[in-house]
Amino acid sequence: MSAVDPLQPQSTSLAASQTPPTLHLKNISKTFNATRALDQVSFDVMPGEVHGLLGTNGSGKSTMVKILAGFHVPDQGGHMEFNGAEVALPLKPSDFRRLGMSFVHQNLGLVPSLTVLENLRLAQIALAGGMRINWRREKAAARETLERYGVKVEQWRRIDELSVVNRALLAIVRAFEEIREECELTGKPGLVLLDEPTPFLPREDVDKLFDLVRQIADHGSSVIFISHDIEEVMEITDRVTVLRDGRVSGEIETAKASHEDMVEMIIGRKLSKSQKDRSTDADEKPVFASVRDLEAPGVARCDIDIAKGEILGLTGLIGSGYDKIPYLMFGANPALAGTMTLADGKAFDLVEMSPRQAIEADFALLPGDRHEQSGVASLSIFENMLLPDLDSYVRRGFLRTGAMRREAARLGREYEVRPNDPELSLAALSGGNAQKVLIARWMNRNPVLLLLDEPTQGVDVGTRANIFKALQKATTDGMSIVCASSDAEQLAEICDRVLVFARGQIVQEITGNAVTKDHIIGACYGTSPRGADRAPQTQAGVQDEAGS
Ligand SMILES: Nc1ncnc2c1ncn2[C@@H]1O[C@H](COP(=O)(O)OP(=O)(O)OP(=O)(O)O)[C@@H](O)[C@H]1O
Repeated sequence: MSAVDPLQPQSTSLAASQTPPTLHLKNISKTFNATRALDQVSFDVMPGEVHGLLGTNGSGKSTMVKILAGFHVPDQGGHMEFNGAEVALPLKPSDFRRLGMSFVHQNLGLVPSLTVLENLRLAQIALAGGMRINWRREKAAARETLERYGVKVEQWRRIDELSVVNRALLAIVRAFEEIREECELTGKPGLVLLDEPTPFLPREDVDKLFDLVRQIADHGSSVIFISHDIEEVMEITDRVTVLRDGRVSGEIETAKASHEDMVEMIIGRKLSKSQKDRSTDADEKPVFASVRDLEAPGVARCDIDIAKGEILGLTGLIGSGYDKIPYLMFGANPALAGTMTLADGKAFDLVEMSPRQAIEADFALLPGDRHEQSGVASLSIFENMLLPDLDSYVRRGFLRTGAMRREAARLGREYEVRPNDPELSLAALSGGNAQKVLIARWMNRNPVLLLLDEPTQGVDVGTRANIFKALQKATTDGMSIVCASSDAEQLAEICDRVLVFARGQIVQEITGNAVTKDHIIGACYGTSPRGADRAPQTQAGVQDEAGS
């Protein structure tokens, strides 16, 4: 395929009178060894369109992103046009700027040790080459950019000092800014690709992001939006393309589809929603663990009881402290004060507690940051799944790897890991499939207390439902589960009880029929109808923020 100057369109895919698509992809395929990750994928993204790219875990979305980002070389035979001009594949790093394409990857692509200013102006600073950098000018440009998008961060802060929310917003602003400059120069629409940009963002920040997305689309540029959150997809996209097993399985205008239609297009079947049985009041279940006077950075003194066989949800806005609790209860982060006492009398000082003690007591923790804290990317799936159980696979000094592989394959089937090949390294799996491996690892140990931080982040709707069923079943067998999550829908679906945090304190306890998505969101923003809830578990003298 011969390259032409993308800024000088020479052929159009549509009739001359029609506006060509911003992006036209035809027959894009990608094979990794035995895996056909993409198989003859074709779709168009029109100017000013927000286009959803959806699909189950492992359906090929990230592979497509990586081809568009020039990271993967596609198989022979694919064809790409940008604003009507043919573009040679694989794309070269210099193509993106010239075309007006920019990306926000799942890891955001910021350099943690550099400042906000340096990250924002990285390209311009790099282009300065050996010349002296005019910091005054760069600073003014960065200030103008941040003001344009209403993002309030200090320019001299290092990225690793920023909150997750501000990192995400900064990455998105940088991507938008890259194409804004380019589009002003060329007078042609650009394309921003957002690969699951919202999993860490609370609703108010998602709103901010969506405002930015609309701003970009209103100016004629296009956005590809990848997400497993169907509601967000319904809200922000104009049209979606759905991938299944590497092929396009459908395309639909968002306005013509219902939530259920979208789910069915993605997983290929209707999803029957399991109705959580809340007929047994949480108070009727015996207490399994009592946390008392827990205090830690970002967490004010609080008391939490967890019943046997209960799923207890913890939530709140970002920074409210709820997400710190699972780590404190596992001894992964030390508390400033607090104890945890189990029904059998065993007591833990949460200031001194270590993860080793937690594991000995049959607790398990699934951290939210699965890339850094959960799995070992270079180890195989079977090693990752059975790592905590190695002892039970040693016989006469030998590791029974055959038995480990068989057990890993069984778990892989149960948790729908794709491809279900225990030999593959964790790194070869898609993000959602890697998460399934780690959930299977801990569920398989049958802990007495399972501590979860955002357990289904990046997991597709079908598998989510299966994981919820597995959690539900585990509680009927007596497991107690604490689930910290910002996903109100998930909490409403699985939890018996939800504690809502604000400024490090528990401000509401929601139980029984009040455990609904709207109610949980309302409580997070302090607008929940109070009558439906129990008395809040606030300490004496603490302001009830939810009510004020
Ligand atoms: N570097 C690689 N080596 C081998 N196989 C790979 C590699 N990258 C992806 N795959 C395989 O290609 C398929 C598509 O993966 P991809 O990451 O594109 O899925 P995805 O739709 O982005 O999934 P998720 O929603 O979980 O992020 C999967 O079967 C995956 O295991």
